[in-house]
Amino acid sequence: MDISELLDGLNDKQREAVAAPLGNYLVLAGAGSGKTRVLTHRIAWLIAIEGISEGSIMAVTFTNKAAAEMRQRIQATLAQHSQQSIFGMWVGTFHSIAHRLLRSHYADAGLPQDFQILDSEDQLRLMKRLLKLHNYDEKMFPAKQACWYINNKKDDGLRPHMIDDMNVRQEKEWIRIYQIYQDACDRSGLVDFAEILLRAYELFLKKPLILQSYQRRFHQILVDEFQDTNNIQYAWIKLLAGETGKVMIVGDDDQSIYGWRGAQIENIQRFLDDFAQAKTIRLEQNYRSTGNILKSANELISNNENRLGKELWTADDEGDPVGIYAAFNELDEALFVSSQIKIWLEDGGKLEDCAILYRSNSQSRVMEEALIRANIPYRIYGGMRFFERQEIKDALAYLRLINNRHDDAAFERVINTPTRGIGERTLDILRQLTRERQITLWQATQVAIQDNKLAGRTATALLRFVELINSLAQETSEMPLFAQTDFVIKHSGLYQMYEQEKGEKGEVRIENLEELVSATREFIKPDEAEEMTDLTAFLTHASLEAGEEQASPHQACVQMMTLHSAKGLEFPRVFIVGVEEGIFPSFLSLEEPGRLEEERRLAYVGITRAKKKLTLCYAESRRLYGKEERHIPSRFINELPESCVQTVRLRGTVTRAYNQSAVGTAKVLSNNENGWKTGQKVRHEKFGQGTVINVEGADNNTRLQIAFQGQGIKWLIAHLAKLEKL
Ligand SMILES: Nc1ncnc2c1ncn2[C@@H]1O[C@H](COP(=O)(O)OP(=O)(O)OP(=O)(O)O)[C@@H](O)[C@H]1O
Ligand SMILES: [Mg+2]
Repeated sequence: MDISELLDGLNDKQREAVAAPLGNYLVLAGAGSGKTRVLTHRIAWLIAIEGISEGSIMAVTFTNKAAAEMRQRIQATLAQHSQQSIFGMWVGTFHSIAHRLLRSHYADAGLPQDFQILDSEDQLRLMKRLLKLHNYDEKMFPAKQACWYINNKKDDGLRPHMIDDMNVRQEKEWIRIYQIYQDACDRSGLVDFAEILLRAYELFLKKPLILQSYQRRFHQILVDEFQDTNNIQYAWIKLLAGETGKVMIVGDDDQSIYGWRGAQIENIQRFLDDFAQAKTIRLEQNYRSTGNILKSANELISNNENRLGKELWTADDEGDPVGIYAAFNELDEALFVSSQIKIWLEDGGKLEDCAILYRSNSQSRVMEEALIRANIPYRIYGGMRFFERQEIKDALAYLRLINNRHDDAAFERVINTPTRGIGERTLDILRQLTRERQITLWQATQVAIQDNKLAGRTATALLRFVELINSLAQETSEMPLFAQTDFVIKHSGLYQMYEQEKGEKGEVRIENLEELVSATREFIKPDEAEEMTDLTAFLTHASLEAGEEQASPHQACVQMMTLHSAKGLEFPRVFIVGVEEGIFPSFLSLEEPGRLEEERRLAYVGITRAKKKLTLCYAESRRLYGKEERHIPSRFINELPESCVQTVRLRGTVTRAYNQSAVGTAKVLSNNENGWKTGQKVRHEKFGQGTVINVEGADNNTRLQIAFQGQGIKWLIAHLAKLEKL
């Protein structure tokens, strides 16, 4: 393959990184400077030019989706010239790679072959049960906090016996809870997210031969979004690299947004200290955003003190100013965004190029409703993900139980769904047995029946349940996955149960269950899952990838997601909503030092997702969690350079001067031609006759304040309000 073709479309600095001699490198650069592109080209370079076998390369990405994209791009780059396959390369998230290792070496990792992944909701459920069983007071030891404690310790590589209790009673209890929880997981062959990483780390520590074989194999390791690695991930990479492995990490300290989950920006510095002759390469040109967007991002982040320091520039035009929309309330905000999306479409833009970002998932609902009303299809990344919906989790629990009878979390979920007259009391008896005899709920059921521990009717109900699961397993054992799923949904009683649920909700649930069957039909087993049964592979897929991609991924639609899940992505048209003090930055972050800077980095991530046009919105009054509150605009809005923004104000007579770029002026003028002036008399469909008393904004952002006869004074968006000039 021709060297120049691999380096085409790269600037000098990027080329330096892509074509660097084998070694340890840190590519440190701001958003949109081509870090991910460099990583992709580097891998192609290693294979095509350095002649390194693709099986020796491991690339760690931040999401499974990013992994799939990277694999595809490398394949495309290489395929232009050779038929080289990249089948043997490992590309994935830390979790998926660690999980793959555990599947291959389950016995050495001390796990049963059919171990299952416990997602955060299952974890919480299990924790609640255990705390109750061991008579812990929920107030003193909330289940959520217990999960948080344990996950944190695991992220730091700590097992119960390694934690210093500092002779503090409370700490001793947390350690004991950790132990109880771990025992329960081990008994049932359950592995939570943090455990996946810790086990994989311990596997390497405890089995030097296994470690050596992987060290020999993966001597080229590449990590994207390195600023968000936590302690255990760092330690794992270091262990795997050993003395001879070569590691290239790319990252941006200004985009570290997972400190609250244990990520350590310090890992960047640690890398430079720990890895021999590690060299830093900086990229400075941004290829993603317009001048106004980039300048806004640069200016905002300069308010942070703890930075490694980088400046980005772009050869792109200034572009449109960054829009700031001041909404009356959250409904107005949502309406504004949906109307702007319509305008974008009218101007020839694509739906899938629009993204709506928010600080927390709970903010999505109002937005969703506005989009539905406006007939704009949308998809939510994260949030209420397909695989997290109640009916889907129920169906998956049946499948899990069929796959592994000792999956206590699944057992608990479906034992009385649909109702079988098996109540809390019966369950308590079973739970008691699990504790006394160190067995699983499934085993406890057999014991309870055999030992006549239950009333006749309950025993019969339990026996029926056991028979149901066994027969579902037996009858579907030869079926392809989709038929098996369909059969289980229909014959477990789930389908009938949700059919009886009245109204739209029930309908949606049925649709979702049907969508699950389509999901299994479309499911292609990834190569790393070769050894697994289709069912195990699918269940793993469901727990690992929950929500990264929702159902019907082919339909063009607006993307909605939290700012956190937007990391690494880019969209031509971006809206960030709820940019208000208390929401973004969040209240919590105002109390803890350091957290505010992390919020600002999150704002930096959000702003730098936009390629062409960005709008930030805030609402003066917002109903959230059932409470109506008055809000002031976020400090982050005030930190943007005035010359780059254009505000559509809520009240007052002052309108900020528009950006005087050629585009901006032209638009203002053309708007003035069919102009709105105060004093203009109008008629509105609903409010009747009125007089314009205030005009704000320009172009499609024009808002009119109108005094309607007998209807009061209202603000309307000029081009949407269907006003007739009189
Ligand atoms: N040399 C280049 N010429 C043209 N376009 C480029 C170049 N380098 C990168 N790009 C484009 O710029 C955009 C940003 O690149 P990329 O996503 O790799 O940046 P990044 O540094 O990884 O960003 P982030 O920090 O947000 O993850 C992409 O659309 C990419 O294709
Ligand atoms: Mg990137």
